[in-house]
Amino acid sequence: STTKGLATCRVLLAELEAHQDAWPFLTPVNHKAVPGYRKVIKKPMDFSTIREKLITNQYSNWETFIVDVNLIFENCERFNEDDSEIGRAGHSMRIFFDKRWAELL
Ligand SMILES: Cc1ncccc1N[C@H]1CCCS(=O)(=O)C1
Repeated sequence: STTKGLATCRVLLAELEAHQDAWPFLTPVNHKAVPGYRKVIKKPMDFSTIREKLITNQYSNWETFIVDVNLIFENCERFNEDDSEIGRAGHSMRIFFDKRWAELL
């Protein structure tokens, strides 16, 4: 829908980056520091990469933006135990995102 222009995506991304639980997702996972990550996670994604893609007009619409945001949460659930620092941060960020997205609908 038109209310979901890419300007809305920029607002939402800023809120995600500012969230206190965003720290594991701000930059690409350092696969040298995280054994196994590069093998297990086929499509890494993080907020800085999404921001770069927004700025360089690589998203055709809000759906393509959503795909990358959800990829962050899917990768997190695949690699991290639910009962772990990063696992909990991922769940918290997904709940925050889903709620904000529903408010913008
Ligand atoms: C999202 C994620 N999934 C699996 C492992 C690690 C991470 N995030 C790291 C990002 C860099 C800082 S950190 O290394 O503390 C956490």
